[in-house]
Amino acid sequence: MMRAPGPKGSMLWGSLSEFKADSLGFLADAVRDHGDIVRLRFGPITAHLINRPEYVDHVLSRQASNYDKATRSADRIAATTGNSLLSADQRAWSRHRQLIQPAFQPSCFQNIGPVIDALVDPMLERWQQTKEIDIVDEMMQLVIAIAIKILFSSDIDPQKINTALETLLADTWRRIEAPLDASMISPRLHRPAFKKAVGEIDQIVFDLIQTRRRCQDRPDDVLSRLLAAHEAGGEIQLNDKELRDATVTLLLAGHETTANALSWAFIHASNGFETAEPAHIFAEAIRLYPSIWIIERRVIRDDIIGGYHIPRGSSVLISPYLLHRHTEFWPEPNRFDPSRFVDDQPRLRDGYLPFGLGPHRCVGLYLANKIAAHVIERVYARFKLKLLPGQLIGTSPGITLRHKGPVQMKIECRDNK
Ligand code: HEM
Repeated sequence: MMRAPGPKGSMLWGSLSEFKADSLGFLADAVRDHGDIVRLRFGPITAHLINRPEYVDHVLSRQASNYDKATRSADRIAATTGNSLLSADQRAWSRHRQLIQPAFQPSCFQNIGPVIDALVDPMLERWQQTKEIDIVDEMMQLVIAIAIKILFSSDIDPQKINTALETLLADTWRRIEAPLDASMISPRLHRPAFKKAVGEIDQIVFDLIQTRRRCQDRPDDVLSRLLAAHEAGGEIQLNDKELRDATVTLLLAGHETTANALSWAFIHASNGFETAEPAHIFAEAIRLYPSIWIIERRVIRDDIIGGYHIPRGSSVLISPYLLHRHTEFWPEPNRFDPSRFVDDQPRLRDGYLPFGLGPHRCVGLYLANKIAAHVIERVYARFKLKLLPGQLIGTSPGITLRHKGPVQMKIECRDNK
């Protein structure tokens, strides 16, 4: 069987240091130099980067049972989320998915407009009093506040959760990139900042769960829906630890992804696209900057993709970031243009995959789109935003596709025009 082409890398670590130095640049060079299926080596791990819709469909959907999530990254994420939807444990995943999916049906979020407004409006009032904002920070603060309301109907200080989540995500990415991770030997070897952040999140979330269990008149939110599903038939199916894992997973998976995507949307749409349909602005932002820029699977049994051998035990990497800029599917792929989405909604066959595919497709897809379109509409109804000149706008890929540092934007009231 043929071996896919790929960069040689160093004897010991393969391409690990190039990947760490510039992940997106390295992967883009790999497909440019070797084609749409590239064999890579990161230390002891062999991985195939696949960059065509039909290959992606094969791995994530048609042959999904041959590709699981028992990967290094899932192991490291589990230190924060336990055994829930992002976990490698198939049994735990399936139980959680059955439970969580119904709590994320579009009908559950029909009336969240006023919930979002109650948080967006004070932000816009504050903007009215200022000339400049850091859009990245603003969106982080806003989306965590929205997430806390939608998940828990709670008034806890969003800043407290935000800071802890940032520490958890940064530490997890550091451990994913590191060749060796001492905390996989014993959880006691985690860094103190990580342990402290987990402790803070635990305290908040366990508190919320226990209070809610005792509550007679439960508000209409995700936590209540999860509890109702557990308690159906009078039998509680998930204990507090499992519920904690489910809610922390949702916070982790939903917060930074949506916040970063929104800031990318404002950064680019403010260049003359403010009047485009908010849903199209957001769709184009997550084409150019898909929050989950890389998806990993482990190969269970030997396979063949594109005529190349994919050995069992190796990894497969899919990068929505690369696929969304594939010249065969996207004319002028690096240009921001929401009108690409005016007609039919592109799908995987058109090279579009921001929310994944198959059994692990994003549960928060509808919610993320709804929040984002609503926020974009409210902001542009009152303000024009302009990027302050002289800033270097770059990507900083971690667990999500972040910005390199703050991004300052100038605020202009529409009323004053
Ligand atoms: C712009 C925003 C978002 C993007 C781009 C995004 C993207 C994705 C992608 C690509 C996956 C699939 C990962 C894989 O196959 O390994 C995924 C999974 C997931 N997403 Fe999202 N997501 C977003 C927002 C949200 C929100 C708001 C929530 C919930 C509050 C959420 C919860 C999840 C969960 C729990 C999973 C794991 C599903 C599973 O493995 O069964 N996401 N997301």
